[in-house]
Amino acid sequence: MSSGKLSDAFKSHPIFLHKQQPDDFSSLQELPKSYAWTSQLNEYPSFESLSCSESVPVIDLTDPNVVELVGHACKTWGMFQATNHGVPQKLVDDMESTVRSLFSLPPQQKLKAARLPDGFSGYGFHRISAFCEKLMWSESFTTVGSPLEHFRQLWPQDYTKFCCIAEEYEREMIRLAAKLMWLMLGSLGISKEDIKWAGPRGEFEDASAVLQFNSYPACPDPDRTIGLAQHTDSSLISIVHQSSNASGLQVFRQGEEEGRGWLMVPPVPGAFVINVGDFMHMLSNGLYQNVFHRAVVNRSQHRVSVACLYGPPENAQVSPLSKLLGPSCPPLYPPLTWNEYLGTKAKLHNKALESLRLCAPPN
Ligand SMILES: C=C1C[C@]23C[C@@]1(O)CC[C@H]2[C@@]12CCC[C@@](C)(C(=O)O1)[C@H]2[C@@H]3C(=O)O
Ligand SMILES: O=C(O)CCC(=O)C(=O)O
Ligand SMILES: [Fe+2]
Repeated sequence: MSSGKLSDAFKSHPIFLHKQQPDDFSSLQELPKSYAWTSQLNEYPSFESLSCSESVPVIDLTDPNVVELVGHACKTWGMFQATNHGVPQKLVDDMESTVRSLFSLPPQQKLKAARLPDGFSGYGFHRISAFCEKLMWSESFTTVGSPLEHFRQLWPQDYTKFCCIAEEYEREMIRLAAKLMWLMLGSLGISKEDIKWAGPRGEFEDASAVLQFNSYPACPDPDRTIGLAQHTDSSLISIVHQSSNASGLQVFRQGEEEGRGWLMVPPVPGAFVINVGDFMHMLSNGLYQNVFHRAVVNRSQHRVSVACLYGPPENAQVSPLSKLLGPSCPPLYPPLTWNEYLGTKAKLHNKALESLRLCAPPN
């Protein structure tokens, strides 16, 4: 029950949409009814910006106070933008070009790497689509481990070049994720001995990483549809590169009545957006906020993003850290593997965490 390969996570949770594959967006001059959302979109207002203190923190990872800054951002926002992270800009640019070239392939070519209804990797709609009233104006490609097989189907001639870029990018993401993990955990007073599944050197050697490419084509009627519906990530943390040509990522700000709503997270050149995922929320026993976010689309720009969802090792049972527990802080969640959680998420989507909670979080 607890073990299993990540790539088999959805074997018993296939999704069947009324349309299995995205349209050829470039041929659509008007928004088809199937993409026109009626409720949910405008439940809360959208803000382009609020005051300066009310924007997602941008943190320089070489700042002497980085541990405190990261801890504060994870507690208050569940998100921050990281600069000076050490990932070469050329690699990020090459990754973005690869993603653009993938989504610019003819529809028939992309379908050669289609994700199966019970599959993990490949091209298609986002898994979250199964819970949405309408289709989303986007397409996605997911890969866990080497993308070689799928890339060979997509680009029979030059798949090796693209494969090298994706593999190198994933290695860099894994390196950065381990560093971010220790900044976040360090801020809670957690050290290497406190987490068995961090591995013998405490470098999270066996952690899992999923690469998710997202494409949001220009849309003839952007206000009536959504690129990616509101969700939290199932990961420990996610590292997101968003293309600089258009804003689109929005974070949900709780705030007071009038300040509550969707706030744009503008692309900052050279920065990655870091999301606290559901697993980090569980691990920190609720101290860190898993963040609600979504992506909107626009009329003229094709926006892309690359997310690395970083999670615990495949067979690790993750529980709230014992150092953070006490008589007034009982564990909020039971031990769980990433696979088990993805199964729960596949059934309950945004209600998955709540369904697992053992007791109410303290105020
Ligand atoms: C491991 C995974 C988490 C994820 C579903 C997936 O199999 C691959 C990508 C992830 C993603 C990214 C976009 C939003 C989301 C809800 C989705 O549909 O696919 C998340 C899923 C998640 O974090 O639960
Ligand atoms: O496109 C974006 O900016 C958001 C992507 C995202 O939330 C995800 O891949 O989980
Ligand atoms: Fe996300």
